[in-house]
Amino acid sequence: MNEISTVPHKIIGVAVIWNNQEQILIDRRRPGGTMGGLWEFPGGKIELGETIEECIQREIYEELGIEIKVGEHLITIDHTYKDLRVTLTVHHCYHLTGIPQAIECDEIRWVSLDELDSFTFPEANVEIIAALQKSQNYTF
Ligand SMILES: Nc1nc2c([nH]c(=O)n2[C@H]2C[C@H](O)[C@@H](COP(=O)(O)OP(=O)(O)OP(=O)(O)O)O2)c(=O)[nH]1
Ligand SMILES: [Mg+2]
Repeated sequence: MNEISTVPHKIIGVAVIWNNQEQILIDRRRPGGTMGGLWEFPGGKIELGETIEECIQREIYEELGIEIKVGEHLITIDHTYKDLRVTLTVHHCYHLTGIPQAIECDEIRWVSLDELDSFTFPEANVEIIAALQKSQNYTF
């Protein structure tokens, strides 16, 4: 076949949210759906007219009910799964107010950088986690 194959492409803003105990917030995707049951960094699709920073702030409020400060860009990953392409733009973020609630996911946890290795993430996250572990002493 010489047809150009196209898969849906999602542009996603992703947050690595730090608290004051050097922990990061991760959430478990709901079972059943795309990548169901896997852990991820919270985030979601950019809307028309929005910057990535605005997208991240909005998604985090919608998904977890908390206010964050969006900080430095960490990494952008372009990854193609079997029938989905994602561009994940990841920023360091800082937890400001509110207790995170599992509004759109199955479960949430605060974990240390070292603990990240014991959770199963989607394939595209391998590079994000490597970048994070290299950037160790991030300070706001
Ligand atoms: N939020 C987030 N998404 C990730 C990560 N790693 C990764 O591959 N993804 C993928 C999974 C999803 O296909 C996509 C995020 O899109 P989404 O959360 O807005 O959409 P969704 O799959 O829940 O589905 P829908 O809203 O379209 O119904 O990016 C990650 O660390 N965080
Ligand atoms: Mg999402």
